[in-house]
Amino acid sequence: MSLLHAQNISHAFDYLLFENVNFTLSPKESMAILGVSGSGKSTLLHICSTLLQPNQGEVILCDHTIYSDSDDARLKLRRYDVGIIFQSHYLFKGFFANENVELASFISDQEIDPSILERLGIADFMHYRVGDLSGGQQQRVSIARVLAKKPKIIFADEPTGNLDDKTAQEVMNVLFEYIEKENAALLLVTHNHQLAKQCTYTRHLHVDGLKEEA
Ligand SMILES: Nc1ncnc2c1ncn2[C@@H]1O[C@H](COP(=O)(O)OP(=O)(O)OP(=O)(O)O)[C@@H](O)[C@H]1O
Repeated sequence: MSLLHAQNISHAFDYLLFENVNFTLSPKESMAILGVSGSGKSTLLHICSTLLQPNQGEVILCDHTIYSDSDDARLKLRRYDVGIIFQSHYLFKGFFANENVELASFISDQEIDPSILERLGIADFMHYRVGDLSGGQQQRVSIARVLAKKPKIIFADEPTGNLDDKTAQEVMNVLFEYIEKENAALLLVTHNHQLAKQCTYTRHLHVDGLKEEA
């Protein structure tokens, strides 16, 4: 059984970004997408995570053919099964860090494991207002918020971009352990080859599709 299947995806804005993108992710698997800036990595992540209909192709996510489904079905999938870690995290800045995480738990009726907050290095900051946290701390709160939903698949766009190497590795360990424990999958967009190599698959995005790293 696969959690994510991208079928012959093409997309263009003013020019063709990519075509012929095909891949499958099964439970406990992760894939890193590398590529030059502007090659369309974030766009592909948006397509795979229900946010953007591709010009061509289809995405099958948790057994749903998402762009043939209704808006409602897509919304439900996004709310319960999909976790998206954006480059700019959309936290509620006037709220406390713990309120941001609890809201996600409440909406999906799931509990976050407190040890995850320890591992992410934010347990001591959860009573801070988000606006009073550093960029890297905010990034880790946004990761905790995504994990609090217990998603079946995590889409992460440069989740460690603001972090030092040691913290970045620990954050990735938390994500890898999460997918192992919860039978989930991870699609990671990154410029960090060191972290990319730790994924089950490492691919480069080119205009004619995903290629194995040379
Ligand atoms: N909604 C949009 N409308 C028009 N053009 C867009 C839109 N979104 C992205 N683009 C363009 O598509 C191209 C690919 O953008 P994208 O963010 O997917 O690249 P990326 O590979 O993730 O880049 P980076 O590594 O710099 O984050 C860019 O030229 C961008 O300006």
